[in-house]
Amino acid sequence: MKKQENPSLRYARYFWGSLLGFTILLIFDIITGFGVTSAVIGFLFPGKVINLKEPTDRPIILPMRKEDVKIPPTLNDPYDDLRVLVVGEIPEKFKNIIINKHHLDVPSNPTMKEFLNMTEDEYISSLERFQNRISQHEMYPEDDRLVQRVLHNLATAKFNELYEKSGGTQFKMIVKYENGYRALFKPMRLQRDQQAASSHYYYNDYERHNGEIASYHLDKILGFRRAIPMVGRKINLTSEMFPLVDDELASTFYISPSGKVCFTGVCDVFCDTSHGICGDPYMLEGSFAAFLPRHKNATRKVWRHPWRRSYSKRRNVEWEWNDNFCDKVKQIFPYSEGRRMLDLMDMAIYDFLIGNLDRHHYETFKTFNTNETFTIHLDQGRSFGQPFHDELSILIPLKQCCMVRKSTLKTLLDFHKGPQKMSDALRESLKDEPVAPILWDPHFDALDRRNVIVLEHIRNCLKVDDEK
Ligand SMILES: Nc1ncnc2c1ncn2[C@@H]1O[C@H](COP(=O)(O)OP(=O)(O)OP(=O)(O)O)[C@@H](O)[C@H]1O
Ligand SMILES: [Mn+2]
Repeated sequence: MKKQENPSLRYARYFWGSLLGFTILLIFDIITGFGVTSAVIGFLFPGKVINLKEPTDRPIILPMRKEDVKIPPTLNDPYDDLRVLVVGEIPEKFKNIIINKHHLDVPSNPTMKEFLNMTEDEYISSLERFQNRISQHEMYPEDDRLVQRVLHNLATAKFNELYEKSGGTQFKMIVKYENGYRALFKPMRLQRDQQAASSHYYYNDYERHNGEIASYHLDKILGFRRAIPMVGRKINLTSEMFPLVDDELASTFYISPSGKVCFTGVCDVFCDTSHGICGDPYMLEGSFAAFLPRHKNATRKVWRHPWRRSYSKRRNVEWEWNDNFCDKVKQIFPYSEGRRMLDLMDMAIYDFLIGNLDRHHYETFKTFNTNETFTIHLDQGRSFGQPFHDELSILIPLKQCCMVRKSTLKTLLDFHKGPQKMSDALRESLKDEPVAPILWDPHFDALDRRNVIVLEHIRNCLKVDDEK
């Protein structure tokens, strides 16, 4: 007689069988990139930002056609045709291209403290003071002493607790200090003169702590003041880090064959011994970012960048084939009004100068109850990787929209004219960095060269308009 199977056993078999089948399908979907998984998640959670990065070797279709590549004729061109526009009145026909609106040309620019009617205890740390003083239109004011104090503390104060920050593709750590400070730490992975391999996709590349530092300084020099203050520091893995991390992170520490103290971290993608993070032999350099405020009124909104890259060889994004893409974007709120579009143009110029292709999302503060607030320049880890290559596709937003703040254009022209070139200004700003030198020399030449390329793009916009 056939043995009767216990029904609960049968159900268990069905259950595990289906689970296994579903898992195999899921893995298949993710590997092949059909995108069913992300579509389902997107359908179920429409408001949620889904950041499905695919750290696999997938080609990106770059949108550059031959005729787009107009490399500037010469570094010696004074660009007088553009200069007259920033010193004088902008002719009517160019008023849609050169926009006479500085980011502080606003009726009011409250700080978080003012906007939220916060009372400030006189004993709070400089970091909290800095956080309370972030305003609707910039991260910190011009010629600011407080930021200097914050950076000094980040670079010297004693640590209290260190833990790995989950999420993202690469190891990063939240650092708590004895003085109540907090920072976001990204470790050094590459030497200053190690270039991003041109045959790698940029998102497979390590982030650069020195890129973060240099980018903060450049943002300040360009007068944007939208980046998070950032400083370099060396940390002793044996005496400063190991005793302060939790058991899980501590268990990933090891001594490398060459006698260096290393750890892998416990993140998803790059956290194994072939990607170990090592000291020299036990001192590890990193970037320390001032922590953004954490109170419930300082939350941030995450936006998909309209010109984000597709991260997939099967999916093509519209800006890659539609040169009129900007007209569409301009009709959509919040790009249809206020400062946002101009901020994106500044961001494209900034990213082009630092060589950052990784601007998939950007964030703004919700605090001020309006989208009329600055875009935070956050996550410049994939910058300053290729000093000999100028990635023109980063400038596509500028090329397709043909608009730029007059103040930004003036800054670029002033640096181009000299006597202080953009490279000189950055060199000057970086010279007292605790882990200086921050950049490999060729990056400075790249900056001045790229500045001309931006100017040439703007000149092209004016020409096209003239021909109409
Ligand atoms: N200084 C900071 N203070 C508070 N939160 C921060 C700070 N810097 C970054 N974050 C938060 O941590 C997240 C990850 O930061 P970041 O993008 O720099 O790391 P990442 O490793 O490059 O991540 P990803 O791989 O997603 O690009 C950000 O989205 C941001 O919300
Ligand atoms: Mn990143």
